Amino acid sequence: MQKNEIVELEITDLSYEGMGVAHHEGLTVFVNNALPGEIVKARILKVKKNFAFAKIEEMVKESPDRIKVDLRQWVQTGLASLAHLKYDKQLEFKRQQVVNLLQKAHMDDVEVGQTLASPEEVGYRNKGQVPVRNVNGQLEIGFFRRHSHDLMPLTNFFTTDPEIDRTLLAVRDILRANKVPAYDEKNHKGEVRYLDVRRSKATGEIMVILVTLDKDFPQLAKVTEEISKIDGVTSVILNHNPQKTNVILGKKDYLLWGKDYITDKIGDIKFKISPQSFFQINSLQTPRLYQLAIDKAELKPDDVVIDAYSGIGTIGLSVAKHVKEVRGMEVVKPAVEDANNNATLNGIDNAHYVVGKAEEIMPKWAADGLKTDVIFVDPPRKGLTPEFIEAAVKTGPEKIVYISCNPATMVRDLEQFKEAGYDFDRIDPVDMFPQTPHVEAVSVLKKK
Ligand SMILES: C[S@@+](CC[C@H](N)C(=O)[O-])C[C@H]1O[C@@H](n2cnc3c(N)ncnc32)[C@H](O)[C@@H]1O
Repeated sequence: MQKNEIVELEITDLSYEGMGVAHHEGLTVFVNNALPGEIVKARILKVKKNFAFAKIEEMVKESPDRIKVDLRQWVQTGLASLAHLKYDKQLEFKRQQVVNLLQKAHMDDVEVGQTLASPEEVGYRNKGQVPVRNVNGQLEIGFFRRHSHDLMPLTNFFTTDPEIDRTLLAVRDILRANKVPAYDEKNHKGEVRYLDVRRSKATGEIMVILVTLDKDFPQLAKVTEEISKIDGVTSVILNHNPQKTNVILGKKDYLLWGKDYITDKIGDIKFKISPQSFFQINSLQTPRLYQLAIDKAELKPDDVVIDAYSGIGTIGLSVAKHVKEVRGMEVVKPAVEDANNNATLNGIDNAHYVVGKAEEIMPKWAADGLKTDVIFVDPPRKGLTPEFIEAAVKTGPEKIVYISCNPATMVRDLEQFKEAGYDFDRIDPVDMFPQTPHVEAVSVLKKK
C-alpha cells in the first residue's frame, strides 16, 4: 500500500475517535467519515508500520445509518465527527465502546446499560471555545481540521447553544471592525488567539473571554466597550496567554468589564462559575447524570461523603442536604473558591472544599483517620492514581461512585478497586456529548 493509491475498502468498525476501520493487505486502515457496512474507494493519505489513514474518494455502498449533514466541516473537524451517524446509532456506538473495553479486560459479566440519550442532540453546549486566525487576509473564527492547525472558518458551531454562536459572531465582527490582528501561530505574532464564550441557559448570562498574546493592545478599551453591549453579555474577561503553546488558556485572567463570574443552575442549586473553573458543558443532561450517580449512591442522613475532583462543587452540593457532611478537593484554586462560595450561596453549611491534588489530599485525610461512607470520583480523562485508590479504600467507604469521561481509564481503575476488595456489576453510559465520539459513564463499587 502506498500514499495516494486508491483502494476499495469494506468498513467493518468505528474507531474510538469515530473513524471508519477497514483491513487491507495486513494493515488497519482508518478512513475519515466512513461508517461500518460501507464500501468505499479511498485514497491512502499516510502509511505507517501497522496502520494507514485514508479518505473517501467514492462511495460504493452507503450505510443506511448515514445521515446528510448540512456542513461537511462539522464532520471534518473534531467539532462533531459523528454528525453523519444517526443519533440512535451514536448511542449504540458509545455503549459498544464500554462493552469492548470490558471484554478486553476479561470482565464480560459486567452489565452495560443502554446509553442515556441527551435531551438536546444539537445546540447543547454551554461553552464555545474557538480559535481565531487569519484566513485569506480576514480574521476568522472556526475550528481546526482534524489533526491539524488549519482553520476552517465557521459561522454555525452546531453543538453549541445558538445564543453562543450569535455572541461569537458578534465578537468576531467587533474584532474585524477594529482591525485587531488574529494570532499568527507560525510567527507567534498578532493578538487574539481564541474566543471562549460561556452562557447559562437558566439565567441567560453570557461571559466572553478573549484569549490574547498581550495583556493590552491599542484597541482593547474600544473592543471591550462594544462587546459589553452585545445582548446578554454580563462579563468580559481577558485571558493572557503569552506562551508558544497549544494549551488554549494562559494562567492569568483580567476582568475587563462586568462580573468575574456567571451564574448557572443545576436542579434548584445555583452555581457561580469563574472563567477557568470546569463546568459540565451539557447543562440539560448534567442533572440527569448526577441523579443517576446519586440514586446509585443510596445516601443516608448520617453519611460522610467525599466529592473528589470536585470542580465548583456541583456533585457535593447537590447531595449535601441529604447527608451529614461533604468534603471535596480540586486542583484549580478559583474552582475551590467557587465551590465554597456556592455552598454559602445555597445556604449549605456542611460542605467544605480544599485546594490540592486528589492523590495528595486523600492520603492525608486517610492518615488523619477520616472514615467515609460514600466517595464520588469524577476525574479528568487520565483517571485516578494508585495513591488515590489506596487512600480512598483506607477510609472504608461502603460505596464508591465513579463518574468518568474516559471509560478506558475507568475500567483500568475499577479493576484496581476490585483487587482492593470492592465489586461492581454494571456500567451506565450517558451521552453528554452528542455528535462526538466522547463517552461518559457511571459505575458504583460496593465493599465486598
Ligand atoms: C471531569 S471534571 C469534574 C468536575 C466536577 N465534578 C463536575 O462535575 O463539574 C474533573 C476536575 O478535576 C480537576 N482535576 C484535575 N486533576 C486533578 C487532580 N490531580 N486533583 C484534583 N482535581 C483535579 C479538574 O480541574 C476538573 O475540575
